[in-house]
Amino acid sequence: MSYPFLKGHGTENDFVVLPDADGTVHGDLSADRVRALCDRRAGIGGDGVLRAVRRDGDWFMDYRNADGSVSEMCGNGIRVFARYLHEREGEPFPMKIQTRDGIKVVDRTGDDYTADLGSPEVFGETHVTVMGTTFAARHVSMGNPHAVAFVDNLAQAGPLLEEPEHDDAVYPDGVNVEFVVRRGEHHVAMRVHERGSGETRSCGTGACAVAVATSLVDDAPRGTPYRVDVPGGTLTITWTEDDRVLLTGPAVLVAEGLTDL
Ligand SMILES: N[C@H](CCC[C@H](N)C(=O)O)C(=O)O
Repeated sequence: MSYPFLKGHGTENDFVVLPDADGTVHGDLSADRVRALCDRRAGIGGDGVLRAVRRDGDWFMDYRNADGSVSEMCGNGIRVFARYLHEREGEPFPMKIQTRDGIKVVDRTGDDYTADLGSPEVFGETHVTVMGTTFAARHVSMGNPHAVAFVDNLAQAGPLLEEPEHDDAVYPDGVNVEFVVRRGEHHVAMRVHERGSGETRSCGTGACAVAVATSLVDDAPRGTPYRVDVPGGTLTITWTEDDRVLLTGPAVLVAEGLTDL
């Protein structure tokens, strides 16, 4: 049986979108099916899957990582998901979207989509190890866990970012790890190893965690926009005075079709 799908990305963090309004087309959306959909050779290819499920008159974003694992939140994904809902399901902006980390609001200005990801949780210091080198890192949650390590050179994370070792006591369910360098005033650049997807070209919640950690280091006034360069483009993050993190960036729908996966 063939099912409709779309392909989209936000700063080249790419996703398979599954219209599944009554949640029955893909049943429980098994981890095996997610892995098959995300396979870049035998499948459609993606860093994750965004399944649209109608719930109590709202839309629920059922996000899965490429390895089939579930995550609470996906910042690049929710922008792509919002564009899909607007253009294919007729949802107006601003729109409320249910996620595993609660209801988020997404709005659009021109070609830019802004997701209000709510308040970050800022914990203490931790550490990560990659290529035999241990780096101090800051633990920040955007609904999903992040370890933010400031480095002198992004190449220190290695040619192909292998999964960094982390403290299982701090991150029992794994962690997204961001390596950050300064590029200027309120301007940083990052690489990311995502939990469940490996090194990606971008991570929306990761960019938010990076902006929150950098803002704390800078003791920057709230409301200061941070420019975060990722390998797939640039995101703008604002941590507001009322403790909300706004993620602004593009959302592209690349293709749509049918799949038997
Ligand atoms: N891999 C992440 C979820 C996707 C986050 C990323 N794609 C984003 O745009 O926020 C996790 O397991 O928490």
